[in-house]
Amino acid sequence: MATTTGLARIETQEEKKKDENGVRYTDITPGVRAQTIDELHSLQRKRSAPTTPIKDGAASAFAAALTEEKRDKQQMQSISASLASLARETGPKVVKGDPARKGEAAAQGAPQTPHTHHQHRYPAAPTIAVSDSSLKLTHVLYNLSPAELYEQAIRYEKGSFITSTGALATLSGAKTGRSPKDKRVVKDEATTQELWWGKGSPNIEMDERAFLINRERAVDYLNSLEKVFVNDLFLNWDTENRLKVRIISARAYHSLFMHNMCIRPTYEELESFGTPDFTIYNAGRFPCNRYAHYMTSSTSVDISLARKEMVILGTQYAGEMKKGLFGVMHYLMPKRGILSLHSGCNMGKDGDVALFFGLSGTGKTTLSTDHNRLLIGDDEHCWSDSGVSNIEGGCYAKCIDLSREKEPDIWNAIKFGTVLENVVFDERTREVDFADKSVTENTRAAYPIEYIPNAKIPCVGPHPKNVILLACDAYGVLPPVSKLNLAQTMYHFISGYTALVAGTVDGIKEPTATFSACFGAAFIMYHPTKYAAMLAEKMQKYGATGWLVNTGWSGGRYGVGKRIKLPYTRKIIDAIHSGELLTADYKKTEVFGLEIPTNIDGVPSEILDPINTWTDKTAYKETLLKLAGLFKNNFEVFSSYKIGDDNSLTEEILAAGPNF
Ligand SMILES: Nc1ncnc2c1ncn2[C@@H]1O[C@H](COP(=O)(O)OP(=O)(O)O)[C@@H](O)[C@H]1O
Ligand SMILES: C=C(OP(=O)(O)O)C(=O)O
Ligand SMILES: [Ca+2]
Ligand SMILES: [Mn+2]
Repeated sequence: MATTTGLARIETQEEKKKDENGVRYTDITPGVRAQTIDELHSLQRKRSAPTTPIKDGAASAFAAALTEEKRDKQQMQSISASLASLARETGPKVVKGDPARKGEAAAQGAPQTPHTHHQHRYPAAPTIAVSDSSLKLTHVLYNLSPAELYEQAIRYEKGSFITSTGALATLSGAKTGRSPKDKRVVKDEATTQELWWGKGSPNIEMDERAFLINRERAVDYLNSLEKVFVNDLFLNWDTENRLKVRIISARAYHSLFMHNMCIRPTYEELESFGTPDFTIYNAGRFPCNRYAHYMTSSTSVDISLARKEMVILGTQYAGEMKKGLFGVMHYLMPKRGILSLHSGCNMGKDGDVALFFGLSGTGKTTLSTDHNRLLIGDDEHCWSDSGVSNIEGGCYAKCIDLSREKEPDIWNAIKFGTVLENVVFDERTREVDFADKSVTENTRAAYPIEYIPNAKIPCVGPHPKNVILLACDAYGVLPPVSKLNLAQTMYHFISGYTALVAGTVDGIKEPTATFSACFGAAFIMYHPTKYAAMLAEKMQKYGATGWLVNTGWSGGRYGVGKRIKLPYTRKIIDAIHSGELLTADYKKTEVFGLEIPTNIDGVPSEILDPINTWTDKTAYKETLLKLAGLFKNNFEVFSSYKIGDDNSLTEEILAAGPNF
């Protein structure tokens, strides 16, 4: 072992200096201006300067501080009102800032004092305390930055780690996918008339009282905590149809997730945010009471359109929040003649816009993230008279088997600020193993859309030219690509066929054929024919072409064949974008009557007709007929509905299904 005792100390020229008393000093750097370690720590953090000037045109720092204090006070009053117990009719006492930073105020120097968070307390409650909860303070961590949220998560939430590329690895707990069987909507006089209820509908009913019971449960839980996270954010890049949303949650993970997934307001926009249009109470760590009326498990995700509120109990899967708000948009937008779309969206350099509809796992995120095109969004959009707009400000990519080669843009987006859910990593190097399904198959990355280098900001575009319907066909009988006429597009849009891939929805372990109207039955609020009629009208008006792309199996059904290679699907999509497929030669398939191209650049021609890829031709025919039968059965419920004002379209759509 090396020893230092015998070595002579080497002095630098600097060190040889002596002070006036002849005492030689060796500490050559000047000291810090702090008397205590707390003071030293307070020097480290500078007050963050707003990126936009404070409105009142306040000249002096003092005046600006007063304005900010006023604004802080308004924000805290508004949050206290959000968190008010309806039974007790009082808001909790809230205070801005981290409870762990108590006492720091004293340590901070004079200039900081007027701004110190702990200076302001906003008791919205009356002077007489009526419950123990009104005696305590709830700290509000309001719109924290990603760095602050990292610190909160790592310090207080088990399972939070920084990965080797800087992402925040988190665990969503027992639920690693959505719980559609626990999604409830308040059925009152208005919604009884307006919404889609009953067989096939995603809206499971609850009454107002049941909602209020769950709301109270969530609010009491949140108020019992020492601190809650609050985010005020926007939805929809179409600023005329923007929604102001407030998310109140118990976890830094949820706060960072929504910060990434929604549109982040500027400092100035936040200042004039005012009252939110919609509020989420995420008490997902806390269960609902299954003895309560309407409750069937310990999970409930509840929406009250009248109250403009969503309550989450018993699931910490963050996707519930973004998809819950998507449901709200599916209610609000069609009222304004705007079609909400469960689709990805991108745009070519010449302004050609494509929509990618599809259920979970069919490729919306993967295929809309295309290095040669501008990304408008990966999952939720609106189509209005002025074009398309993304509802969100971030993407939510699946990362199972993610590869740098196949999906470089998503790979590179997994960096500081990105939330990585339920992934497995090396305990020492913190390198993520994207192939590992130990926690779940539904591993996810949530990142701000600007992490994709060619994101189109603002995320809006002109009217779509191509409407691509993605189906991941586990039966392996749908062609890799077919060109659809309008009636076929509507038929397949209403059918919403895919094989549900394991993981995203709780409890599904292997691919199963599923039909989900409008490729998003879990999120629609009105009857599917309402959205279908709007889509038909818009496609006709703006001359968009429909396509059906099978991103699923080829050469046999699941278990026998293989999933179509992603590079081939990308070539197919390229040919749609470029217009090559509009002028290609086509032939018509049996049973489904689909127009399939005979040749595409970069794709082996034999795979374009699925029959060629099956060795067992009898099995192919049987499987084809089986799937056609499933389509027919599924469509029966829609045959009694009129689609749009035009009866002939309804007839055409009915005739556009499989014929056998
Ligand atoms: N041919 C293919 N086309 C599209 N995706 C494919 C294909 N083959 C495999 N995949 C994988 O399937 C998944 C598609 O998921 P994703 O794009 O997140 O779907 P969505 O956004 O519609 O839920 C990704 O993990 C992707 O790598
Ligand atoms: C977040 C989800 O969306 P998708 O799988 O379509 O990306 C989900 O369905 O839970
Ligand atoms: Ca019950
Ligand atoms: Mn997606």
